[in-house]
Amino acid sequence: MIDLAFSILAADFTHLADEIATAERGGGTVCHVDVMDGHFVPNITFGPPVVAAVRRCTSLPLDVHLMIEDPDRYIEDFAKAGADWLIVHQEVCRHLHRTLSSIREHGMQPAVVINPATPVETIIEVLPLVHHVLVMTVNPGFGGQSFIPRCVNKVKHLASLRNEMGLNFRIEVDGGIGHDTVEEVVRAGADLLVAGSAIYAGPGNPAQTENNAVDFLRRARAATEVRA
Ligand SMILES: O=C(CO)[C@H](O)[C@H](O)COP(=O)(O)O
Ligand SMILES: [Co+2]
Repeated sequence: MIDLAFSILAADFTHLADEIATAERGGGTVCHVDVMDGHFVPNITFGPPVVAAVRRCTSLPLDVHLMIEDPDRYIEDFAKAGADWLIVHQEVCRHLHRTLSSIREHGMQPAVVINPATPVETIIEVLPLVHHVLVMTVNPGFGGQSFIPRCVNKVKHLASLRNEMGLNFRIEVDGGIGHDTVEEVVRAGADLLVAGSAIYAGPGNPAQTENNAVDFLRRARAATEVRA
């Protein structure tokens, strides 16, 4: 099962509800929301009120990627806003097991994300707790960056650990995933694919956005047939 998690970071915010509906019509199955605080990452985006607004626009799972310091302070707010899946960065969690458990206690599915410089070994102990692991394939903070090819090794490593440990967490990739990189990450074992700039065609071009999503999913699904 392959999911396209369209990242609204690349959407036209003046028509956010329409932009979500367009990606959904193109086959998008998950709505990815990038929360940035200007501390952990250099950029600032949205917080719980925007997540709550997005919640009213779609019934798809909301995959909320927290790029913030001290995520424990905001777990309850994102639960109330309607997040389904809450992703925290390994790099900011001093007590990762506790944070992931708290997310589950608040009724959401917990997920953990690692930056390009963070090894898989740092999250092995929490793999039994998570709904998915997000492997960043760019340094977090901005959309439209170039894919870092070396990160694919971590997707392969996680896929083999999942097998060895008898677990069923999903493997997500985020950053620079587009027509030229999607096949490689799917063959490596990724099944939850975040894409922003590869999907959103810019203001006033919903037909192209919808086509981008259709084409992206066609490539991704074809690649599952030749998985490594
Ligand atoms: O987490 C993110 C950035 O930190 C975004 O989800 C990601 O960059 C998506 O954008 P694009 O597909 O354009 O790379
Ligand atoms: Co993201």
